[in-house]
Order: sequence, then structure tokens, then C-alpha cells
Amino acid sequence: MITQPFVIAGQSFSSRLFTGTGKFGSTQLMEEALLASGTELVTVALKRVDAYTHQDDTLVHLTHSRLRLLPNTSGVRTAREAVFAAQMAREALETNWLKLEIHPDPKYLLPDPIETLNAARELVKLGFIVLPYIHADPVLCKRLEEVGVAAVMPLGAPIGTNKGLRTIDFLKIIIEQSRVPVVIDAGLGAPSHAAAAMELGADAVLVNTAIAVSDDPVRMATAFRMAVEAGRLAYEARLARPATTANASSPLTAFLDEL
Ligand SMILES: CC(=O)[C@@H](O)[C@H](O)COP(=O)(O)O
Repeated sequence: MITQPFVIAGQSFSSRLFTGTGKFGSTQLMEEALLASGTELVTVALKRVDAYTHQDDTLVHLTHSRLRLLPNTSGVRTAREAVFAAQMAREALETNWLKLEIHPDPKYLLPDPIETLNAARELVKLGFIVLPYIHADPVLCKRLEEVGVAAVMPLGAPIGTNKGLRTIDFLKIIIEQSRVPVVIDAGLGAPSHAAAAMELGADAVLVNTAIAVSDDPVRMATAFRMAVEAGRLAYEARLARPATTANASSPLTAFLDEL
């Protein structure tokens, strides 16, 4: 471990790269890529797996002691549906951790802030560890923190777009203000995007599409792992401040003295 570990809801993580499980060419490839990524938290869409049998192919390939499952509610449209899905996930997968995703619009998959806040309030009362996927809205993040979520997961760009940190100004405010861990989720299309997110001071990032659809998901997962570690190391070492005027890297006086 080269960067400081961090904690969500009492659980310590040494990897700051969370991953998704969709879009891989095969479940075998998914498993290899996730292991190469070093991830310790893996989100699984409840709608995609048969969580009640222990034979589901995706779940079988996720059975590693280092991998904690984070069921997500992708596909639900309302708070009511999200609470129902969460209860199913808790029973079937024996975890009270939940990535809360409510995005009724299939075109942009943007999260519904009102339904998300209502669902989060209810789920926290029901004993869930709630990690809500939201727009990069600092006010909403505070409201979610007040209802007791364990972390916030603001988007960099819409899911699957690979556009990077399009919401950067708002992510900076969220990171500055948040009292719970900030996980930048969605739209990170290149390792450099993940490194930039970590340099901003995000606690972690969640990446799926960019790893799964690359020509070589195992190598891409490795690249993301290295980028996340590099970005976090740079943040911990404190980046040099940008300046508007030049400042020589070595003193010019030696030349002048010889003249
Ligand atoms: C798997 C999952 O939870 C995604 O919805 C997540 O938001 C990742 O987004 P990308 O696929 O853009 O990395």
C-alpha cells in the first residue's frame, strides 16, 4: 500500500478504485480485469444478476475474499422502487451496502435528486449503508450528508460517456465541503481522468465502461490502478501551485557571476 487507506462506514479500503461489472466481453475477463485493478469494492446491478441462486455466473466470478459487493439499484425510477430493490439486495446478497441509483431518463441516465434524497432518508432509517449516485450538486450532497449517507458519489460526466471531469468546478466545492467520503463516479474515460479526480482530493473513483470496453481490459484496469495511486500520491504530497509569471527552476546568478 503506497497511499493512505480510507474508511467508509467503518470499513477500511486500501484501493481507491471502485469498479463496475457491466459491459465486459465475458465474466472470466471481468474477473481478471477486476483483480488487476486492485479494487476492493465492486458494484453489481441487481437487475443483471440472479442474486437468489448462488450459481449466477457474474457472482461466481466475484467470489474473492478481497472483493466487497456493492449492489446498485440501476433500473429503478422512484424512491419506492429503490427501497424495494434495496431490501431484495440485502436479503439475497447478504449486505446492507447499497449504491443508490435512480435515473428515470434512459437517454442521459441523469440521477433524480428528489427521489434519491427521499430514498436515502428511508434507507438510512432501515439500516442501509447508502452511497448515492448523484449529479455534482454541492447542495444536494449536504442534504444527503444530513440524512446520514456513508459517502456521496457525484458524476464526472453521464454514465458511459467517457468524457471525464465535466463537472470539475462543482466537484471541487463538494470535496471542499464534504464531511463524508467523495467518490467520483461515472464518465471517467481515461486513466488521466481518474488521476485528475484524485489530484483534486476525491477519496476514490468508480470506473466501469472505460475498463470494460477497452481492447485489453486487464491492461486498462492496471493503468487505472496506477493512475489512481499516482493521483492520490500527488494529492497527499501537495501539488505545486500554478503561477501567472515564470519562475526559473535554477538560479541564474551563477552565469551572471562568471561574466
Ligand atoms: C456500474 C455503475 O455503477 C455505473 O453506473 C457507474 O456509474 C460507472 O460509470 P462509467 O461506466 O461511466 O464508468
